[in-house]
Amino acid sequence: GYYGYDHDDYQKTADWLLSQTKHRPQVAIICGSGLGMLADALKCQDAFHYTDIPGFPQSTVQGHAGRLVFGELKGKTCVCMQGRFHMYEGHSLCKTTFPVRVFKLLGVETLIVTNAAGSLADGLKPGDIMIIKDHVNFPGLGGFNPLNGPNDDKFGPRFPAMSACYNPGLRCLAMDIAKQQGVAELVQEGVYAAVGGPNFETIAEAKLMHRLGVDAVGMSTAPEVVVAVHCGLRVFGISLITNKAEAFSSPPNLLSARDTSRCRSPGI
Ligand SMILES: O=P(O)(O)O[C@@H]1C[C@H](O)[C@@H](CO)O1
Ligand code: HPA
Repeated sequence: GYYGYDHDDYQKTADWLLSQTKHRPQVAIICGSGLGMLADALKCQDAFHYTDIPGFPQSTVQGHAGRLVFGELKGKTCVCMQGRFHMYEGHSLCKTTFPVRVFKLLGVETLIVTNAAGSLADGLKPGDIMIIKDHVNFPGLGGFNPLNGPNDDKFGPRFPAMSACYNPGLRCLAMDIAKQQGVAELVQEGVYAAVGGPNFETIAEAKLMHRLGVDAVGMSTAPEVVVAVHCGLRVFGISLITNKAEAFSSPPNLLSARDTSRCRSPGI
């Protein structure tokens, strides 16, 4: 059998939220690991713990507060997820992406996704910001897709195009703002790959992804973006580069530069 949600499930959660807050957000922001403090900057906040929201999935990851925060950011009404849901927590993909359809029903038009990611590109260092220009959804390519099951035509078509997931206008605007703020050297565009996790990549997997044109790798985001694009949301995405992906691949790579000369990884 198919254990997904139907339209009513999303609608009930959206209606409950609309009854609890006067905010009517145009923008939703999913805060990745360590980025939840953005929600604290919202003015005139209404905040809800996921445990108190009817029908909402529950967060199990450290560093994710598990709150939905409504408020004003620079004059725009926003809703922020402080903590997202990952496949490796044991959630089905329709559960990890449940909030995206709720946002659509709240009247949201633009979804901003953020995440922590490991760099596979020479020019991307820890601390840099990567504007996501496209993604590779490895679980999706293998058949783990949040759109599996009966299609809900009220949200979008059975076979949605994914050729322009990340809005070009918003990507340009973000680069212009980075220049204006004098941080352009920390910001560049790249391709994000989602893997299922929770283990980090092997060296061979990291090399494979690098050769396939992936710039940064993480364990989230792509399923949310698939669901958002399916239901017609405008998407902007950024990855905060937290590490070089290979650094997590094998113990020898974790040694200091002084030590690595005596333990080159054998033949990979
Ligand atoms: O929610 P995000 O994607 O920021 O969570 C982080 C990054 C990886 O998905 C995972 C392991 O670091 O946690
Ligand atoms: N690999 C996969 N996911 C990640 C990484 C990584 O190196 N860093 C943060 N999330």
